[in-house]
Amino acid sequence: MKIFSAAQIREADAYTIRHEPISSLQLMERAAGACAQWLYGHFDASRPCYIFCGMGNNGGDGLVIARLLQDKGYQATACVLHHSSKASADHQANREALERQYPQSLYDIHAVTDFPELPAGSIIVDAIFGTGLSRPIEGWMTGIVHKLNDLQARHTVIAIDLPSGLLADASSVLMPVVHAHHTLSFEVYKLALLMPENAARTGQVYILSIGLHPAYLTQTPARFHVTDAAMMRTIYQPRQPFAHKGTFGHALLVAGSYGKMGAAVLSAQACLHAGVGLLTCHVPQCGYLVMQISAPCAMCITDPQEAYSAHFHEGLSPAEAVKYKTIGIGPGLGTATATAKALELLLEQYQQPVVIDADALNIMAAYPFLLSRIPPGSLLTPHPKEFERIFGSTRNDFERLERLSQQATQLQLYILLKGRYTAIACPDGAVYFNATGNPGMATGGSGDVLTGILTALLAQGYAPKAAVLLGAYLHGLAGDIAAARLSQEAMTAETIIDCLGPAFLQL
Ligand SMILES: NC(=O)C1=CN([C@@H]2O[C@H](COP(=O)(O)OP(=O)(O)OC[C@H]3O[C@@H](n4cnc5c(N)ncnc54)[C@H](OP(=O)(O)O)[C@@H]3O)[C@@H](O)[C@H]2O)[C@@H](O)CC1
Ligand SMILES: Nc1ncnc2c1ncn2[C@@H]1O[C@H](COP(=O)(O)OP(=O)(O)O)[C@@H](O)[C@H]1O
Ligand SMILES: [K+]
Repeated sequence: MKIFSAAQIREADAYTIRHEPISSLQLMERAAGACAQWLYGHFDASRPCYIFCGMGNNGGDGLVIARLLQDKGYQATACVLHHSSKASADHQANREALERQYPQSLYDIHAVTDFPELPAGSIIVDAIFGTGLSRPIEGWMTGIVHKLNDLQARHTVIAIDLPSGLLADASSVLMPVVHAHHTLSFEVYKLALLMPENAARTGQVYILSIGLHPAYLTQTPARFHVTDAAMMRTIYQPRQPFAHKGTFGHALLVAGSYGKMGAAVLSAQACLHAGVGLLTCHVPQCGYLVMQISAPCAMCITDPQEAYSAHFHEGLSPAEAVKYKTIGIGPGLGTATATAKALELLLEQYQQPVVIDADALNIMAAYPFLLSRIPPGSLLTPHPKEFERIFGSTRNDFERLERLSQQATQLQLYILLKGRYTAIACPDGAVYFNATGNPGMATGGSGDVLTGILTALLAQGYAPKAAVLLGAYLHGLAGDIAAARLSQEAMTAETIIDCLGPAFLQL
């Protein structure tokens, strides 16, 4: 699914109105209808509904929602906030429609002192500002936002299209923004809905289709995307009947150190469960038995060092390096100086795309000159702290996203910034957000599992872009299946590996 800017969404609305064709009032009726359907499905008519409406078309949606709720027997009040002396034409038309049918449902607000008393358990619908917000909320409207946010603990708040005050395409940190429990957004994600800095404002996000014209959606280019099941079905390659283990590549995994052999085991098991043909793990002496017992399907090479690895480059003379289709390096590796030196030498000897994670990333942060030595097309998987260590801090998530994308382009790498919506920046400037996954994955070792999956997919011959999009999706999907089976609390990184099978079966 593409992510559109506020300007593109306005164009999509206008295109739909021209080409379907449909009047803008009918399109508003359809958008509000989708929200009303959602509300009927989630709350019964016993709870009073207060719909706070701005003077633009977001407010217009709110006025229609109030009428549709009344039609179904809900007690709905449209509280119109007169922040501007001029209402949009569709707002005005829907105000008149509500006034005609349910005159007692209109309540006008001209100042904070007009704010109504809300009975306990009310539903608050925030239809004040949507994608038309052009500047931060100021003046007495700030007081309204604060009032709504004070009520958030006792009432359910549902934002229409965007929580009011949130800019669709830029950072709104430090700006007054409504805090919603749920956001019902139209047709496509907006960038702001995917940013961690807005998590407390958007709550759970639902994308409701309002039938915007498919020609606009498919033909309009977008830099930002959210990956989905349909995209994965085009990437996934089923196995051919005559395939053998050589078809699926031999991967080398360089991972583990004293006290962190679990990271190596998790990566190895994930790699094996994600379809690698053959796997060799390079581990320090202390990890030999651990690895052979915990991952018997993998082969094991031991480093001369006891507690950490520092000689993994040695088996990689040009003749030997070609046997490995890819290398996954970093989980639990440690950051000893000798390990960093071996990483430098490995990057001199190995020219194909690799997966770089965890301590290999921390080594990059300590020796930034190594970044330019990473083979083009490689996959880097930092979590936000690792990203900051390598690429520096930023003032907000939008600035960080730009930095991420710019670095992926400059270094010609795929960089995955892990999180609720892992952002995958590509060398061509495109960014894909992964929507699978859940907070149950916020547990030690989840990232090691991702490294194993990505290594397996590269080894099987998936192109780096296909591997990174499919790998992130499968990882999150396996996490979702694990949470459904065991709960977010009880699942562990090991259960994510156990659920890779069902995840592949769902593709
Ligand atoms: N046919 C369609 O197009 C469809 C549109 N749809 C819906 O329309 C929404 C977009 O509507 P929109 O473009 O009217 O903008 P909206 O978000 O209501 O805000 C504009 C109003 O806010 C004002 N304003 C802005 N910033 C402000 C500030 N900081 N502080 C104070 N005022 C501020 C601005 O006033 P002005 O800037 O002129 O002073 C104007 O009055 C979209 O999110 C979706 O919900 C759906 O029904 C589907 C069909
Ligand atoms: N709230 C969440 N929603 C979705 N995915 C999450 C969430 N929290 C963590 N994850 C995923 O879990 C993984 C955690 O990786 P990482 O922080 O490197 O863990 P570790 O270092 O313990 O292996 C990432 O892929 C991340 O996207
Ligand atoms: K809103």
